[in-house]
Amino acid sequence: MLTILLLLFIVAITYYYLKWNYDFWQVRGVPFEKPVLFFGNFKKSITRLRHVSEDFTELYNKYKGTANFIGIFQMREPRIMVIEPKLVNEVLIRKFNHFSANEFSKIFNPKIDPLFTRNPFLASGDSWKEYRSEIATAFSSVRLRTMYPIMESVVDNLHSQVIYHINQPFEARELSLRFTADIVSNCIFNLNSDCLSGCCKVRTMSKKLSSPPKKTVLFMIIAEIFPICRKFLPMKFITDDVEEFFLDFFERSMRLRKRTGIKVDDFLDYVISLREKKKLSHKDVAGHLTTFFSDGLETTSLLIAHTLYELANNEGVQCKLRDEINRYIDTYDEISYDVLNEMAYLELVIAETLRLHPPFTIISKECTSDVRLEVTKGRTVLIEKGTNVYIPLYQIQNDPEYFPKPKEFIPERCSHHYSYDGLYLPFGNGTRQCLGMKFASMACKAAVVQLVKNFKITVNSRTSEELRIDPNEFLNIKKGGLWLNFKPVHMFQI
Ligand code: HEM
Repeated sequence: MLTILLLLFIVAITYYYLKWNYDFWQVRGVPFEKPVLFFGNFKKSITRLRHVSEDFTELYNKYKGTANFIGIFQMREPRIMVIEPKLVNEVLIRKFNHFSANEFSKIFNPKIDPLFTRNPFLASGDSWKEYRSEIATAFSSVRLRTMYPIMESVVDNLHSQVIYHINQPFEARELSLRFTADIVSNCIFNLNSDCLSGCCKVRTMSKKLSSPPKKTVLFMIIAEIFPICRKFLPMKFITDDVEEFFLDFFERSMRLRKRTGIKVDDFLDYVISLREKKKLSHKDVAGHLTTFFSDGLETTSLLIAHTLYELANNEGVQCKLRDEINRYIDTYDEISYDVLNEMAYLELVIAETLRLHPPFTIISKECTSDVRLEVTKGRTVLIEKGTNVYIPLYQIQNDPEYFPKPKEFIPERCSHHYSYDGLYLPFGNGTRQCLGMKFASMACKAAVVQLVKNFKITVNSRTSEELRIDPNEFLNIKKGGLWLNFKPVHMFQI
């Protein structure tokens, strides 16, 4: 009897605990979406019935025009979702001091995950400033230029691989992932990972880097409901084998650099000198390099895959881009780093791909000090420290009010600077904007130029006609894949 009473008591306490702040936004007079017990407003994505961006789309469409932002619930936690673009730059730029942290920074523990948490994306406060400034210097134009010849050799290998398997369709993301893994290994670590031509351990390990083990996911859900658990049950995000792999990868690249005695002004050289200057530990330096795999691999390969898919789907755009490439080759004989950056139509094609298919569908920021935000005309509400703010970039970039016929691929429209109005955010905006955007764009341009120059690309029938984002993925990864055919261009020339 006592046990039953105790159980009933626990159930009742849990029920009230899960429910007690569901009136949070009502009390503050903020329009909000009624939550469902335990799941909040994300039942369908938490149960994997659809991708989280579809939950956001439903909320965005329902509340657009009613308020600048609305209140939502992530399980039992009250959060806000920005609706009006004018509030986007308010959060990311003008009131940045109040929103300087990323939501993830409170989830990970640098003592337990030293390799993973050197990443500025996961850091906040002074650590974020330090890590960001350490890594930002590495992306100078001089270093990108130094990397370009190495990138060119990987691009040649990409071409050879497509030729080698020309009679079969390629899944664009898989091909791009292998390409990007080789780009990062060669350009950043100075090691060849042979992903394009063979077994790709780097790709397997990088996948593990961005998808935590099941018990960690469970812990993250529990910590979402009972935040106190973060203090008492610290959880490692990356498994020991992944950590060892990347440490070993870094050590091999250091040994090779020492043995050859080569002096190159590249990223590896930069972090080695940084280690000496700041007396950083081995793991600190390896952590910076691992950031390229955790932040850069999936995102960059998605950009390449979606660009190839849109070119395959829009023959006119593909022909126009091929004409531009051929014009530059006729003028300069080869596509150098500078020529690549001069190609205006290529730039627009990539920008339009990022509008239609941003790899991240939302940006989240944490409120770091109390601030008032205007919820409806003339009425402000206090947003308390610790509240998370979601910016639905996918929804804004696909809103017909801002981008007429949003599902159509129209590169020309990207000649306008939408980011000034908070309408274009594939790399974020403001002080925490993506650090790798130039690197990603360079890798994408180099791959696309090589493939479009040599192949006519079409969509293979294995690609689903209605593209949906895979609910099991965090990033914008299409369910079933993007299958493409490549045929040598000379076959079509008479
Ligand atoms: C197409 C490829 C990429 C896309 C779409 C992308 C997108 C983003 C986005 C949306 C953010 C968050 C911005 C914010 O919170 O306001 C971000 C941050 C970041 N990205 Fe990227 N990224 C890409 C490639 C890369 C690459 C290649 C690297 C290389 C290391 C990289 C490193 C970072 C870092 C370090 C941050 C954190 C910046 C900070 O918090 O200070 N990204 N990226």
